[in-house]
Amino acid sequence: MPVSTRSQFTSPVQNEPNPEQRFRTRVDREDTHASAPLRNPHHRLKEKMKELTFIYEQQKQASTALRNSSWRSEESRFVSQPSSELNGGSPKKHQKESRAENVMRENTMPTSTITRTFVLPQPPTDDAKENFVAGNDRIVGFSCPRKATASITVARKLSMGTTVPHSELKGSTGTQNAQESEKTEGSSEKSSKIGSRIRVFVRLRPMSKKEKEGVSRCCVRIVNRRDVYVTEFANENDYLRLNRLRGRHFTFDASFPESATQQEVYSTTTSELVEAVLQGRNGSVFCYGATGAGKTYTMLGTVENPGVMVLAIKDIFNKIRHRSCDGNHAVQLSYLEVYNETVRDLLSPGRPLVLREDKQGIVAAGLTQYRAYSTDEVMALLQQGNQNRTTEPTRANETSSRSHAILQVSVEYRVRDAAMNIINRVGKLSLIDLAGSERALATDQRTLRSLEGASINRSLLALSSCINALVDGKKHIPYRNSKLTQLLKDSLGGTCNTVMIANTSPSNLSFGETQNTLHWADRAKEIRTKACDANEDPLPVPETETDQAKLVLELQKENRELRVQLARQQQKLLTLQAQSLAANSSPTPPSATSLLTPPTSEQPNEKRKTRPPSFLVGTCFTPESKKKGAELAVRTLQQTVKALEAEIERMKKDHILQLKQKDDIIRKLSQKGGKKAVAEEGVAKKVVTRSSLRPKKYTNTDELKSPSHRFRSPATTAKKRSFWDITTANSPSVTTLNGRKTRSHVISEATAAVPPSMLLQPGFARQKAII
Ligand SMILES: Nc1ncnc2c1ncn2[C@@H]1O[C@H](COP(=O)(O)OP(=O)(O)OP(=O)(O)O)[C@@H](O)[C@H]1O
Repeated sequence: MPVSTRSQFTSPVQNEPNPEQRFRTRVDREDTHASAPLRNPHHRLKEKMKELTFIYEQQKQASTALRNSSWRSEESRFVSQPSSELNGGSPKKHQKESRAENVMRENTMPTSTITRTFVLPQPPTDDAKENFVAGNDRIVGFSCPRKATASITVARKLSMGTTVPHSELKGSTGTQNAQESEKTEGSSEKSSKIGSRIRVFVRLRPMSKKEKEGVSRCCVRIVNRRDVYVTEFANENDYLRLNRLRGRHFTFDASFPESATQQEVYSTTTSELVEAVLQGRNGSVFCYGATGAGKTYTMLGTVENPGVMVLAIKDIFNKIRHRSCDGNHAVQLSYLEVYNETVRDLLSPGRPLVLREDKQGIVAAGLTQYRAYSTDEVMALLQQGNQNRTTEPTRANETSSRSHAILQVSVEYRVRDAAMNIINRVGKLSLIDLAGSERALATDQRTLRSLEGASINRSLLALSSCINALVDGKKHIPYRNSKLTQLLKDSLGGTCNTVMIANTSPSNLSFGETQNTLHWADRAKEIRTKACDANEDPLPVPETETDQAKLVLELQKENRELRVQLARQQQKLLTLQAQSLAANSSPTPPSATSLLTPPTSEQPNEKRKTRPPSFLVGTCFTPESKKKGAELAVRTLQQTVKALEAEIERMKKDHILQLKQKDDIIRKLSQKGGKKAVAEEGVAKKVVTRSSLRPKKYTNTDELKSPSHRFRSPATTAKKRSFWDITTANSPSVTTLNGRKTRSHVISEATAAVPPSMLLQPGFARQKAII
């Protein structure tokens, strides 16, 4: 996968200094060389960089001044030295300060005292926060006075149209603007016909404990809640890479620092989509990023900090409640996962689902659609689905999702239009938690985990191919390369409002992954989805008013009844499923520590587990009653198993005792003199043994014909004891000397003395043959 080349980093070398500056630079350089002949070999380079940076800044200021030549004297000073004069400080002082602020420090190794610095495109100061102008998704400049730019601050808006008020990009104020934007629904509907760009957001997670312990450094910086600066740290002695060091700068619709709350992320990224879904438009939100970057946290969250999925569902039900109580809304829910290129229903697991393309787009045939009536119900279903989702601990993430999960909520609404026709509107919201891209070494090698990892990477590669093809405007988009891209077809290139949340780790240990994630997020910004019209279908209209009224009443009544029935059925089903889950689970549930221990030596053919991660189960949305029921079932099972084990033990002991007794009898018999003795005692009945059945040459000879004969029992040579001798009456029929089948090789008297075999006990008894 190509590494980003779309960096906003502008090399100062491109800007040629004027002759005067060139002269000054040369003199300065000579001075520097003369005064410090024994400095670090890279010192010159540093000096040169500083000079060039200085020249670059001067050039920039000069060109800005030229462009705004109409602004004479006072105004031109505003342009070239924006905030210094506004703040009342001296221009020189400000220049120094702003340079110091805007220089990103590099190569500051923990042990090194040498610091290498280079200048990145200047992140704006607080004063200039609002002075960014988005033009072709690039920063054009920030040096104009705030008032002048406020009026031309125009960015795109997703679901309701193609523009977003700029202030939305600044955290919580965005929510207010989103609400304001609802008022401009009419105009936005018009613009939604043109199609909209995928909106891309970046979320930085806090440094994990492991990363802190690993002495990693923060390599991502978010400025203005929009711009993302990534810095690569390299060893000062790494001469090969030193010249290739780059800082990268990306601009997104909004970027969330570590401190951003779940609510903030939700209201900026998804709340608008929910509104659009209620108007019959489709929306998709997907989290993308490396393993452990925080995708599942963003999508699902925890009990204390619920994520986008939970907040969106709550919002949908709240909005429906506020809009109408007429029961004309229907919310349906489906939840599936793509694991190793198979699609599985998470709400009723069974056989893999097949993807089919129909009028609605790509659908998973046979996927369960649950009708939900309340947030709690949806939470229970979500919890159930998460329990079935495949998650495993890896070295990179203790609760790593090994599959892509797609929760789809469809909202159907019947309304009357101006002509009093009944219109059926259906809007679908797809919430997608992708599995994380990962390096083989970052997880585990040659295990099921690495196979999963390979499958995940393959599907993400297919996703990036689709993104590339869409951005390049190709006719053929390779959606069919993976199940994931087939399912995302609508979200990427269909009639859908789409939001991508790119999750990144702040640690420099994940620099490569972060850069890759930001590169693809940057690419995705350029994708335009098709015009997103509301999915509306007119319903057949009854002829007269009274008919209409009757129909409405009937439908409402039926609706109420069905709701009650369904709620009851779902309640029952949930209880049953909880019980069966508990019964199927192991008698001794895995301890919390075992869940957190990464696997060390897994066999490739090991069975796939569907163990939920700690925050997906147990603590998350689990009703107490269900827990208790499950525990009780497990306890009962444990008791049954114990009782059965005791029974088996007792039977084993009995069996051994019987064997011993039989051994004694056989020994006594053999001591009496074998066949002769038996004949003397007048046993008329002929005893048939296995040895007697053998060809003669093997019977009355001491020659050892097989290794087994070398270990002859001291008991007898005349009669070799075999398994069938032991089980006496249960022996299979071996001969028909007198025309009748026999099951015993032992004389009848002896048989009488032998206690009944275990196999003769009820249930095992077979008919005893007498010779
Ligand atoms: N914004 C955040 N605030 C606090 N903790 C976070 C945040 N984001 C992620 N985490 C924590 O980081 C860890 C990894 O996050 P998460 O499991 O969501 O990663 P992921 O990207 O889904 O990984 P994978 O792709 O392997 O499933 C979790 O312990 C999670 O609680």
